[in-house]
Amino acid sequence: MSRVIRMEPLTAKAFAPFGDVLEVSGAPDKIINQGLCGRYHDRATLDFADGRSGISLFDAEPRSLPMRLEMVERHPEGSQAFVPMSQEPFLVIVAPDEGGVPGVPRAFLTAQGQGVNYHRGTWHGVLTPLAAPGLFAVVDRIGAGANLEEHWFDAPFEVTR
Ligand SMILES: NC(=O)N[C@@H](O)C(=O)O
Ligand code: NI
Repeated sequence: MSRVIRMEPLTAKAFAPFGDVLEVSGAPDKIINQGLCGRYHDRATLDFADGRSGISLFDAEPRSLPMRLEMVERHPEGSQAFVPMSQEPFLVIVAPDEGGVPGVPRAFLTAQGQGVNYHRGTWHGVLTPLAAPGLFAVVDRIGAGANLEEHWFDAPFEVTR
């Protein structure tokens, strides 16, 4: 099996098994604020067990390509959304669950302004900006107990354009 993962453009359709894509696409669901704002309403499903939702800010170091992928993680107790606070594209890595362990990962490159919301329990790579500033608002579960499961691959993958 090839250990090379080529990036794909992020689309809502391709990402649907893993989560929601946050983007201003098509006509807004509502026009608000005296006609001066389009509201793209309720575009991601938040899902938290035994806790509450919170908003945190992440300031992450940019990575360079090709990138060595050694690990993915998942949050069994909650979804996790990453909303970029810059217009820089970032790398989104996900993997299907195959009996409790991740299958072959997929790598998506966001377009400017796209964010993602990982569904609860989705295997994903950690936040991976590709250019500074790596500033993101993160909506995820705030609560007690472990909400992080890591899987370290037997051999690394190489993520490339
Ligand atoms: N650990 C943490 O807060 N961040 C990760 O979950 C991540 O997906 O980056
Ligand atoms: Ni995470």
